[in-house]
This record gives sequence, structure tokens and C-alpha cells, in this order.
Amino acid sequence: METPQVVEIKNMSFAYQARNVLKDVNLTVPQGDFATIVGPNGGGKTTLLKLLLGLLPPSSGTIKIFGTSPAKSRVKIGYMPQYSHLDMQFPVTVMDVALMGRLARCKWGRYSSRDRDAAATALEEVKMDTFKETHFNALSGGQKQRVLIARALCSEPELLLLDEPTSNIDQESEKDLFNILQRLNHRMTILLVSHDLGFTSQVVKSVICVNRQVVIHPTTTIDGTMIKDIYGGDLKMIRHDHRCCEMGHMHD
Ligand SMILES: Nc1ncnc2c1ncn2[C@@H]1O[C@H](COP(=O)(O)OP(=O)(O)OP(=O)(O)O)[C@@H](O)[C@H]1O
Repeated sequence: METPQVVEIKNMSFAYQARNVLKDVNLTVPQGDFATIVGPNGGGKTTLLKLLLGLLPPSSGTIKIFGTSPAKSRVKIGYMPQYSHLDMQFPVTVMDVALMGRLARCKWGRYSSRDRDAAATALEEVKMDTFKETHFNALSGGQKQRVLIARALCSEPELLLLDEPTSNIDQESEKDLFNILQRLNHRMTILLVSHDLGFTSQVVKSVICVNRQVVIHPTTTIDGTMIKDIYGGDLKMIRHDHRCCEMGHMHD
């Protein structure tokens, strides 16, 4: 039996006012994929995620998620926005942040016990359940990213969209994060924006390159020439096949 497509984009273009950002995009993402979206700053990665969420309408062409419109599929999508776009200066606990993922489902602005159970389960999933009552701003960068993933998981999604979940975290936390994501990938499709090709190429199944146009590659084809084509040679490659020690960089 053929694997169902979670995302189907046909001849899609998008412009902010008169400014073309994405042009003639054709993209399919099969169920169970774990793909990373890469490309230079301003290439259109976040815009593509917003189109998938139905927050922006395409200027032309079509987008289907789970065979229907992005707006109708939104309940099946978990979204973690870019860390830098979040303002959590107001006093909220880890549980409060996780519960925000249930806002679309809760009635009359009140969380039910089912919402609370879902938030607790999501926090357990990312190993942050012991921090429920901790103030969000008191957490480290890696812990915050995990809570934000729990928020996205709270809606029990079938498609998880993550916008640069590895920004602001060290290599160890990044490894933990990818272990969590690999586990989640057994039950959901994952699309993740990252500039960190060196690490993601070891764990993801395909790479979606976004630079006004969109090209999909299996991870095995990533090499220096391709990276230069995507980033115009400007990417600061982060290597994960070496370790640092007192003697400097050591290759595995
Ligand atoms: N609300 C907006 N109004 C007008 N232009 C916008 C808006 N949001 C983004 N853009 C422009 O669209 C282009 C693509 O932006 P987008 O945020 O999708 O890029 P990106 O690939 O996610 O970049 P980065 O790697 O820096 O996060 C950029 O040129 C940006 O300036």
C-alpha cells in the first residue's frame, strides 16, 4: 500500500505585498517522514511553515495537509515557533506554558482535567514533568526548548512543525532533543527548520532546501557542493563528528 502524503504542495507561490518570497513550490512529505528544512536567512523557511499552518494564504497554487486545507487540518498540527519570536516575560510556570498548547481545544477559556492530563503527559515525554511549577524564565535554554516542544505536543498532533528548536542550546542538549524527536517520529511526521546540517543529516530522513524555490534531497546526498549551492558558501557549518577536549578538536 502507498504511504499517504501528509503535505502536498502544488505550483505554490507566495508574496508579502509585491515581494515574492516563495516561487513555484512543489513538495510532498510522506507520513512518517522526519525532514529538516534548511536554507539561508530570509530564504522563506518560516514563511513556508506559516503557509503549512494556514496562517498565510498562498498567492497561487495549492497546499493540502492530510488531504485537506491547512486551516481544517490545524488541530492535527503541533507548532513550535522560533525561540526569538517568543515573549515570556510575564510570570508563567512550565505547566502554564505547556497548557497553552491546548488553547484551541479548551472551552470557555478554562482548561479541563483532560487538558491538564495532556499537558502533564507532554511534559513527561520531554522529561520536564518534575519542573511543572517552576517559573519558565528560570529554566535553561535547553529546558525551555523542551517545554516548548511539550506545548506543541499537547494538542496530540500527527504533524509536528519546529522552527529552529536547536538555537540557543549546547551540543549535549541538542543530542537529547534529537533523541526525543526520533522517539516521537515513530508516531508523527516531523518537519524541523535548522541551520545545523551537520547534526541533522545524521538523524533526519530528508532535507528540504528553501531559498525562494524548494528542492528536496535524501540526506545521503548532502555534500559540500550542495551546501554551497543552498547557502551561497555563507553557512557556518557546525560539525558533530568531532569532540572538544583540552587538546583542542578531536575527530571521532
Ligand atoms: N510579515 C512580513 N512582511 C513582509 N515581509 C516579510 C514578513 N515576514 C518575513 N518577510 C520577508 O520574507 C522573507 C522570508 O522570511 P522568512 O522569515 O520566511 O525567512 P527564513 O528563511 O525563515 O529566515 P531566517 O533563517 O532568518 O529565520 C524575508 O525576506 C523577510 O524579510
